Amino acid sequence: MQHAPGFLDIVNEAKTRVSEIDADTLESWITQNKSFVLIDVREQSEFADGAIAKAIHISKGVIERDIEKTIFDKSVPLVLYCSGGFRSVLAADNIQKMGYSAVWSLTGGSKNWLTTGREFSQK
Ligand SMILES: O=S(=O)([O-])[S-]
Repeated sequence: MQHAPGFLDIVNEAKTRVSEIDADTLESWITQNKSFVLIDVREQSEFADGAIAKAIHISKGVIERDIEKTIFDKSVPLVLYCSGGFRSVLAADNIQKMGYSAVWSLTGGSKNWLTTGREFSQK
């Protein structure tokens, strides 16, 4: 989907503050059992159709409201993903402003995860 220019403007502005992680690196973190929390920020209906294994779901719409009830330690590494890697950048930017200090957004999101030969687990 081609995103609207105003949306892309705020995503690109947020990207100046947000670190991104590529699918190869995320896969190696999963394989190595690295300690981090993977958060799917898509809508509940998208998550229900399948998600990256071990991901928890906190949608972008409620992440600022709910994350402190789920992730108490703000130094825990967090990897956020959405469908295309845009919404997750905005969510990552906001939770960094709340004090989370080790946050990444998955480049290209779940679409890139799938098109590069990786799979979802069913939720
Ligand atoms: O397309 S998107 O899920 O990155 S907003």
